[in-house]
Amino acid sequence: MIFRAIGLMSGTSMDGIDVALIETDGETVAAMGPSASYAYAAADRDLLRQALADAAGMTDRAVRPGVLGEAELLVTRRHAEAVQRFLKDNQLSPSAIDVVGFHGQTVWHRPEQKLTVQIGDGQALADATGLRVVYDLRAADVAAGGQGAPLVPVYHRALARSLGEGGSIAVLNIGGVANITFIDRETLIACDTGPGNALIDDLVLARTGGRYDADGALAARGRVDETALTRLLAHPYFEQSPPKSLDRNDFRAHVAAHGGLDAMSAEDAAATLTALTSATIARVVERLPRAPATWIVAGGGALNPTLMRMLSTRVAPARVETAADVGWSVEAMEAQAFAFLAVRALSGIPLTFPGTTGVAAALTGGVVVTPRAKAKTA
Ligand SMILES: Nc1ncnc2c1ncn2[C@@H]1O[C@H](COP(=O)(O)OP(=O)(O)OP(=O)(O)O)[C@@H](O)[C@H]1O
Ligand SMILES: CC(=O)N[C@H]1[C@@H]2OC[C@@H](O2)[C@@H](O)[C@@H]1O[C@H](C)C(=O)O
Repeated sequence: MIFRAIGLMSGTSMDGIDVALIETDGETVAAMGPSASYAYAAADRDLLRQALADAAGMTDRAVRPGVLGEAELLVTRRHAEAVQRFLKDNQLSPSAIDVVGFHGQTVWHRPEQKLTVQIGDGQALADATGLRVVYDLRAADVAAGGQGAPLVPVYHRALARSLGEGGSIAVLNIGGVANITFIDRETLIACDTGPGNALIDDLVLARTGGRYDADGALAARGRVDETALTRLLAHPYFEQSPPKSLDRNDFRAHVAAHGGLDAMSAEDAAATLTALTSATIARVVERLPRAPATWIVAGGGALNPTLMRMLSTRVAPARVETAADVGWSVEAMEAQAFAFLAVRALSGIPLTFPGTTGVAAALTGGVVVTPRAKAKTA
């Protein structure tokens, strides 16, 4: 059965909420519908940043320390608004939608402690939108000993099948954190590779007050500090084989201690961090059965030409394309993936696999909720 599913993603960049509609049976993608991105206001982003800080050290996923309770209300409200705007902008009636996949906002990720925390109230979103919602898609995997991330590989595989190409491909998402899916016929291997844009974003915010290195212009003017890069690459994470996953802020202390960025110009620091992202992505190739022949890149990092140039150099002679080059979406891919995952969850088919999260056996996940009837007012 084909479902019309909306996926919602608020990623580690905390720039906004991505919304996408797809038609799918959870195995193949019958159609890609419209997509949109609704930016958070500056005050929203500040609250989310504070929520990540207050979540650090959490041991119980049900507790809401510091501003987390307030941030959860905000996340839920902004997602409800995003769905309502998306339906209106695309002249869709709620009755045309079968399910919503709601990722929420990750505030703390410690899979080795069987802990991953996404804030966002799925039942409240269902009530506010009148739509069936699937949420908390990482928890079952982590409870079963998996990494709980990345979750998008099963969607990448569905897309890759539609390309009908032979040969191995890597689908790369460069968001705040970067993650890779290696696909070669039935082989599916995935992991977070290391930093994506988050360290660059944090640097740009601290040095210029900007949100990101637009078009990689700052990094393009700088020089990579190879000595600093070598020190940064010595982090043990980059030696580990997949599966493995990261919290947004996992390298913050490492960079502060070993990056020497404070002594560099903003340009050189941006160039060095951009090189770190590309080098850590390329290094994963050593941990794969073979080097991917083609790389297909999605996420905001695909819009950074300096990063894409550095990556192409490091993985040469492989072909590096953007998701848009092959008819997919650079910006909506993750939101589409959560629509796809929601449909799979409804059918009880696996979201995660030993090769993607390290879970012992393929596993489904997610919590399904339907809107509660509104209380009658007299
Ligand atoms: N034109 C651009 N030039 C350079 N960088 C860009 C551009 N557009 C977006 N980015 C980068 O992409 C980031 C947003 O990427 P994206 O939306 O894929 O992240 P996310 O989904 O929040 O993260 P994650 O995948 O880790 O959850 C921005 O914070 C910025 O660093
Ligand atoms: C814990 C968590 O939210 N992880 C995110 C994050 O952002 C990118 C990378 O790290 C990836 O592992 C994951 O998101 C994508 C959507 C995923 O699960 O596939």
